Amino acid sequence: MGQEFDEKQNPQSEFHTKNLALSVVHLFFGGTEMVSATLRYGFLLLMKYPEVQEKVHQEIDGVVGRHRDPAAEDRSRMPYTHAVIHEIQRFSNIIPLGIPHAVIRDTQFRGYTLPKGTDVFCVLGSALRDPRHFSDPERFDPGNFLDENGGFKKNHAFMAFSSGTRKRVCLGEGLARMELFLVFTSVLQRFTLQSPVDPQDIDLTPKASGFWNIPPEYRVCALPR
Ligand code: HEM
Repeated sequence: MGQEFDEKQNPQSEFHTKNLALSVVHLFFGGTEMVSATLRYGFLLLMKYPEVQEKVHQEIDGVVGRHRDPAAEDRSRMPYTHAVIHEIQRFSNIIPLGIPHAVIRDTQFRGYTLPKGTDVFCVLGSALRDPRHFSDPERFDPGNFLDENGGFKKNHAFMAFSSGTRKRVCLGEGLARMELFLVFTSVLQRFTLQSPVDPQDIDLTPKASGFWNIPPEYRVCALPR
């Protein structure tokens, strides 16, 4: 381990072994499980709402076609698919409590004093289901991210990657967004996803819910298009 990671050399430094190890864990965990859980929830939602899947199919056919792979540049021309992916992330609420942070100085917040070092959780799930920003938050509705002309509409309460600038959002946000777009469009370009059970009977309740929401296990029929 390089000298710069040896906290004994400089007790003020953040470049120590524990931080290095946790950063590597976060990179592997974020880079695999978070995207995978979102995809698993997404496929389940698309089976439960076949009319949404059908519109994504139409957009893929119109913009990408069937004879080449989807590419990153396609995303800006696919507002409906972009909105569906946002709605999948909003609805599935993969990391409801965010990750813990701590205040670095005594902090006043809404009349409370948070002493230096207090753990703080940004409850992302409450923003994602905030009725002031999403008209019917318990309903899966890609319209939450579409304007009246069918264009993509940002919503500031969308905080699946947390909020804030620079350090306090997901480090892998750009990568994760592109992975989600490319995987969803590549799969749906080739397949129609159908559930062996009636869509109305698909239960979206997480298999486990705590620090993160784990989607339920399910079976899928991938029918070539
Ligand atoms: C859908 C996929 C993902 C979601 C929903 C997600 C969400 C989050 C959230 C909410 C945070 C906490 C931000 C904060 O409060 O500071 C975070 C942090 C982080 N994410 Fe992601 N993430 C995803 C994918 C990824 C990917 C693909 C990578 C990297 C390859 C990644 C790497 C990280 C790292 C390194 C952190 C910082 C952890 C720390 O502060 O030590 N994430 N992510």
